[in-house]
Amino acid sequence: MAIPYPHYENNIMVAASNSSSSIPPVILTQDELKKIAAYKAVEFVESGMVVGLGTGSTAKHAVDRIGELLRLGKLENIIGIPTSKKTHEQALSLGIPLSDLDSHPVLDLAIDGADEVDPNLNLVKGRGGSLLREKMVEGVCKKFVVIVDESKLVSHIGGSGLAMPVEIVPFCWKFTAERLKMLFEDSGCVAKLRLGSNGEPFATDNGNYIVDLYFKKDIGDLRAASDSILRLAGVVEHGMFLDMATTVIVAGELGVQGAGLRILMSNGEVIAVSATFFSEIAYARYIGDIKIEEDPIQIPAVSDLCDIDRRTAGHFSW
Ligand SMILES: O=C(CO)[C@H](O)[C@H](O)COP(=O)(O)O
Repeated sequence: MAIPYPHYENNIMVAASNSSSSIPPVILTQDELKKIAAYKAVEFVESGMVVGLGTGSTAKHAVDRIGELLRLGKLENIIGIPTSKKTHEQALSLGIPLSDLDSHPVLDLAIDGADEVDPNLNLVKGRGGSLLREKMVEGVCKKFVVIVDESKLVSHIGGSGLAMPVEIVPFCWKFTAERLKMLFEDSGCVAKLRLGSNGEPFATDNGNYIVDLYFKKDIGDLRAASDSILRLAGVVEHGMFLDMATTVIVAGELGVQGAGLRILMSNGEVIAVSATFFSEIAYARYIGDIKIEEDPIQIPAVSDLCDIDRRTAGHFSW
């Protein structure tokens, strides 16, 4: 059966009905895009692996999916290393066996979301507040798969105009925040202490504070920026994850093809997945054959995607 291709309207994806069909448009929300990227990433998980479990609304879908595959017996002997207390709780509730870096200093794979992805696959992470544990876990995995919807793609780190978080010790936080701001004076940096919903300073899982940095201009050499932040006494870690992602799975628009997934490899390779499967999901959900909440999303395996569109690039542009 011919399935209509989806298109984008106002940052949400619509699987449009074609003129000969009576099927009304079906909307895939940003959260469903996140879920699709997450499910795709979980295809990298194999039985027996030690897997880093990320934090945030996108990573949550991946953790749910790992739990489901364990429950179904499709995955066995997984050990999860959570990157936050919240993910720890979620994984426990799903019955995922857990451990830590003390017992497993090297991981096979980690899956996590990101706040920004630049064309060199550098990331900003930590708007959810878990950057330190995320960096510790994801820094020792053999493969780090990042899952995002395309709203996270930026031309340069800081380019979203949103926060680049820095975890600092609470002691004399204003002093540290001021020094962070001065480091990036040329980029028009604003430094703000993150507050929780109660108006008190937000405390990380490690009992630290977060200063969010906002840049008006590109901060230039990211390695130099990283080094200068980490040289400040009082700083624990920052949210730039440089040269760490081995794969980024982006759910969103695919140029002339409509919409789909792009799988970006750190060697510069891009695998583009056609829109068709998105339409299948939306169509199936609409007609009630498959409930997206209950059944696995049928996405082609990575190995089946190669004939769709594969090209090599020195870096990506968006
Ligand atoms: O770094 C993180 C938490 O510290 C998250 O991965 C990042 O904030 C993305 O979150 P989401 O998937 O909810 O957009």
